[in-house]
Amino acid sequence: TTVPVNDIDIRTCAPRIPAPLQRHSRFTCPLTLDDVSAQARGPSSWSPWTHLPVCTEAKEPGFEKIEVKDHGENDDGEDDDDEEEEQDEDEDTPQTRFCVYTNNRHGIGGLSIVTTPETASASMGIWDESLPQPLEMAANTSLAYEIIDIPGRGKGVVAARKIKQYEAFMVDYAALVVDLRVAGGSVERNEGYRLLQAAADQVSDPQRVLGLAQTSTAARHPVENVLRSNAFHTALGAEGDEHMALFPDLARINHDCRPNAFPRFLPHSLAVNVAAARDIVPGEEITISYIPLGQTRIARQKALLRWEFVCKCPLCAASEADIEASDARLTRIDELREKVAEAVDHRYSSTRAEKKAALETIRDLFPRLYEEDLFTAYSEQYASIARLYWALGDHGQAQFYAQRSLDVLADQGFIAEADRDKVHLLMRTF
Ligand SMILES: C[S@@+](CC[C@H](N)C(=O)[O-])C[C@H]1O[C@@H](n2cnc3c(N)ncnc32)[C@H](O)[C@@H]1O
Repeated sequence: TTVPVNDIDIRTCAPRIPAPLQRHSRFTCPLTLDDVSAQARGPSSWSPWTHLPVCTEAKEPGFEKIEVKDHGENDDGEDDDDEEEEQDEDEDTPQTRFCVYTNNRHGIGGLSIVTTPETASASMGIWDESLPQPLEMAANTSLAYEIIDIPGRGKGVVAARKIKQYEAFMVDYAALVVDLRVAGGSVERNEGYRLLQAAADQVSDPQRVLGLAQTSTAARHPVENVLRSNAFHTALGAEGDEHMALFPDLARINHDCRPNAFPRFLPHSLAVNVAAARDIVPGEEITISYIPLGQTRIARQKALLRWEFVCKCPLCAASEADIEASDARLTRIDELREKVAEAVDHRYSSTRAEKKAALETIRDLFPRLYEEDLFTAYSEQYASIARLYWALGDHGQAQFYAQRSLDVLADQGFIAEADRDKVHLLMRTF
């Protein structure tokens, strides 16, 4: 049967190839689908979704928003209030619809995305097999960990065998992805809950979502509570709209201000893998940081407030003297990093002596970073050394440290193995 297709301009569209057969990233002209058009076109048009979309009209631009975890690998210590202000601006977008899109075979127990039709169609890249596949990126994950009860913290994840530094030992797929505006007041509250409930009910294993911790006192609906207690921020769609992404296994990992693991998000596949920040021994609890690393106690407590728990990690439970010593080190690290950043910014107007002094500052900084386990800062500091040497005219040393910077990123899994050799690309920015 043919149905009128009003919402796309077929003259500019590439052929619709079944998602698994597409070799190249996304549909060039995505087909937007909502409950009305999906019903009109019939189930064959729903692909890759396995359910008829469930939709609702957005109301006036929203008010309060749910606050969720930032990706913890960012250690710049910046407060993310700015981020939320930015989101306020794009809430002035015209009237829109939000729908639930489910593929109950995606990942481990199925996936529901609650978002606009445009974002849903722009997210087809998650079925693109030419992109790195999460499971290929972490072999032998099944034996690495187990989820058990941890006294005082609900459930948690412990190592079932030795895990080597930087080994990716867990792969997880988003089970629920929700546009922040849905949970934040852009749709009628009860309509929002109806969508969230449908999103959870439609995945093949709803318990993977509904069985997660619900620790938020502000939430009024179980799915909202699960999201508030466990979700991460992620950008989705052509506009990079903020969404909450829920990864059910990752969600079982407790927070530690000096974690032994860190997540690496693969936004294209709505997947994540978790790698060890250092060697982990069997039986050891696996932890990640819910907040940017390297903050002093007061800043950490402030950033953790939104999860409504008092952190009992070893650093927070240490003696007053130890905490003060750690705070002093972290403050000093911040000062030194700032000094280096400034010297790098001014490297083409500063004197040779000033550049050499900056290299000394980095030499002073490195052991402190090691001491505080600020592993996400290493590559940045190697790149700073490289830039300073380049400005000093020592291109050999510049290339050596630029390569180290890339090696660290590749070892930590933040760039693809194939990009380890692309030092010339980094040096073009010098
Ligand atoms: C994302 S969940 C982690 C898994 C959770 N423990 C469970 O049972 O599913 C976050 C919740 O775990 C608990 N939690 C995580 N890290 C903690 C910590 N360092 N100290 C105390 N409670 C923590 C808090 O209740 C927090 O709201």
